[in-house]
Amino acid sequence: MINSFHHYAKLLADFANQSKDGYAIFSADDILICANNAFLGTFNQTVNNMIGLNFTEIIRLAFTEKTGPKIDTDDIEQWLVLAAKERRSRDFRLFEVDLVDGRWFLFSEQLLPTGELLLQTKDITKQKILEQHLSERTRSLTNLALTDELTRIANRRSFVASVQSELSRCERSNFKVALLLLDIDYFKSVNDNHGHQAGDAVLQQVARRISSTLREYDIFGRIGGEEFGVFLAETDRTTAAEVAERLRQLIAAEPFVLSGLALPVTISIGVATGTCMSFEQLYAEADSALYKAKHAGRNQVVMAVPCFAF
Ligand SMILES: Nc1nc2c(ncn2[C@@H]2O[C@H](COP(=O)(O)OP(=O)(O)OP(=O)(O)O)[C@@H](O)[C@H]2O)c(=O)[nH]1
Repeated sequence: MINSFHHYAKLLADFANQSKDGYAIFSADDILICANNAFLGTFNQTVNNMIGLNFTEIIRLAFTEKTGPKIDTDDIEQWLVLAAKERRSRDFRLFEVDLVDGRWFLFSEQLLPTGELLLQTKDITKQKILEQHLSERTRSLTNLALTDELTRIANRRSFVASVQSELSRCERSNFKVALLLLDIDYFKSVNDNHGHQAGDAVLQQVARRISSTLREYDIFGRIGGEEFGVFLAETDRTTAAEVAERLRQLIAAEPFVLSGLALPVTISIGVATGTCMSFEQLYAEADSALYKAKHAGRNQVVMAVPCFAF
């Protein structure tokens, strides 16, 4: 009986020491009483350094030697107070820990009725790297789906979605809003006279010039072809007219330089303003104002007749 107990105890100890998962037991007064190699390895420490230390001493050692868990703090004492509140706060806790050396571990902490704390750690570095790759990929795909490839500004889909979300915010608070539709004049002749590449370059430079002058919270996008949209939240009619005129002048003021060629470019702008309007309403009004600007000779701003006077 005694022989078989020793036999199984040795088997268990051998198993623990060969396991890639870490195992450790802290006493009721939080002293590390036993741990396998894998657990000690997460702290880059040996048995002699760790066994007999309490949790606080282990963390201070890791913090001073910059090994083991990454502890992002300037105030280790404050960190320890917060950690002590969490530790032993529940019968079972599961949490992820990243190490100074870049590895990631899943820690499980189980509080025994007798007060000891059983710790198990599992290396999840590979899963974490995969997770990070996937989320970077998702972010870049989302970005691609929302960005106009040529000008790197919001594409139509993303522009409309952002405007719609701002409109619902404005609707709740009854803000005044403005939609500006900007269209490059005689753009076809740029393509016809200087080639499609020159046309592309003009589109890029127009987008860059306008982006550089807008406020961070204005929404700017390429609606299609040579047409751009600017949405201004919390903006009254007078301000919208001023912004539109400033944008018109910004484009007309200086010719665009393309491989040594100075190309004068102008834009026409239709502006719709109002409160509590749908995107479709705003767009239809701005579009019809833009049409008037084109027919009145181009290179000008036309304000749509407001739906609601203010
Ligand atoms: N280079 C280039 N051209 C484009 C792109 N998208 C649309 N176009 C061109 O833009 C031109 C638009 O021409 P029109 O709709 O006739 O308008 P316009 O010549 O600007 O004349 P107005 O708007 O009436 O002043 C067409 O020749 C399209 O081929 C693009 O991504 N790159």
